[in-house]
Amino acid sequence: MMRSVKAFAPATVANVSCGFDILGFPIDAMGDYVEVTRRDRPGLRVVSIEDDGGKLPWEVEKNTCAVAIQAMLESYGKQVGMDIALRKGLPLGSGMGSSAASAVAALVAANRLLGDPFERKDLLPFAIVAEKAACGAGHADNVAPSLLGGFVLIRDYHPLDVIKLHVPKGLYCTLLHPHFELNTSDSRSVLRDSIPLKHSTIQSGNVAGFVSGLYQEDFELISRSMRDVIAEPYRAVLIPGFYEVRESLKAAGALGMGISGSGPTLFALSKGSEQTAAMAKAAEEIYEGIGLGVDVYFSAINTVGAYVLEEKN
Ligand SMILES: Nc1ncnc2c1ncn2[C@@H]1O[C@H](COP(=O)(O)OP(=O)(O)OP(=O)(O)O)[C@@H](O)[C@H]1O
Ligand SMILES: N[C@@H](CCO)C(=O)O
Repeated sequence: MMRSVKAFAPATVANVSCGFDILGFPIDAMGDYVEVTRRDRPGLRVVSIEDDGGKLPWEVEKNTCAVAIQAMLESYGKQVGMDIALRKGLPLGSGMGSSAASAVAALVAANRLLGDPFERKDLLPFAIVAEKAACGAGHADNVAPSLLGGFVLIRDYHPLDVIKLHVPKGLYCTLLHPHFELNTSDSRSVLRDSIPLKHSTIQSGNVAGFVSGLYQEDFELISRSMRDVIAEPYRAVLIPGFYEVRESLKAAGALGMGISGSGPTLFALSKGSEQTAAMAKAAEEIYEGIGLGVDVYFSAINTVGAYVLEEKN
C-alpha cells in the first residue's frame, strides 16, 4: 500500500478569449505541487503550505486541495486519513488558474494513493467543488484542462460534458503577468447577467471558428476567432495598459491575445516561438511606462495535464 504520493498540476489559460467558462488549455511553464501522505486516523489535515506568502487558508473546508479530496472521499465511500502538503508554484489571483492547480494536483495525488479508483475525467466534479469554494463559481475551464491536458471544451455543465480538442503543432503561448492581484470573484462581479443577442451571435461564431481552426491547424482562422465581446470589454478596464499591450503584441506577431482567465495575466498565441521575444519586449516597455513590473513566461501547450511526480511505499 502506498504511503505518500506527490503530484504536479499545470497552470491554465481559461476562456481563450472567445470561450468564456467553456474553453481552456494548460501551459508547461509552471504549476502547483501537492504531496499527500496516509495517516492512521480518518480525516484530512493541511500540514504545510509553501511559497504562498502566508496568504492561503489552512482550514480543510477552505483550502482547495482539501476541499477537492474531501469531495472525492465522499464519492469513494470511505474516509481515509491524509496529510496534505502544498507548494505553490503559481502566483495567487493571477488569472493562471492557481486555485485550480492546487485542487487538481491534490486529486491526482490522492487518487493514486488510493490505487487510482477514479478515472482521470471522473475527478473533474471534485475539482469543480473546490473551485466553487475558492472563488464562488464552479467554472471548469481551469480545472478541466489542468487535469486532462490540451485544449478542453466544456460543452455543458449539467450534466458535465467535457471534450478534449486537437492541439495544432507549433502553437505557442506567451504569458504576461503584471504585478498585481485580481481575484476571480472580483473580476466576475463586473460581468453582466445577460448579453445582447448580437453578442451571442458574434461569440458563438468565434468559438466555433476557434475550434475549427484547431482541427484544421488553420492559424489564420484561430487568429480571426480570438475575440471576446462577453467578458473582455468589462474586464479590460481592471487591467492597466490592456489595449496598448494588445496592439503591441499584435504588431509583434501574435495570432491573437486576451485576458488569461479572469486576469490580470494576459496571454498571446503565436505560430512558433520566433516572435515571443519581440512580444515580450514590446509589452515590458508598456508596463514599465505605467509603473508595473511584469513576469513573462513562454510555453508550448501542455498536452498531458497533471501527473504523479513521486510515490513512496
Ligand atoms: N490552494 C488554495 N486554496 C484556497 N484558495 C486558493 C488556493 N490557491 C489559490 N487560492 C485562492 O483562490 C482565489 C481564486 O484565485 P486564483 O488564484 O485561482 O485565481 P487565478 O489564479 O486568478 O485564476 P483564474 O482567474 O485563472 O481562476 C484567490 O483568492 C486565491 O488566493
Ligand atoms: N472562466 C473563468 C475563469 C477564471 O479563471 C472566468 O473568466 O471568470
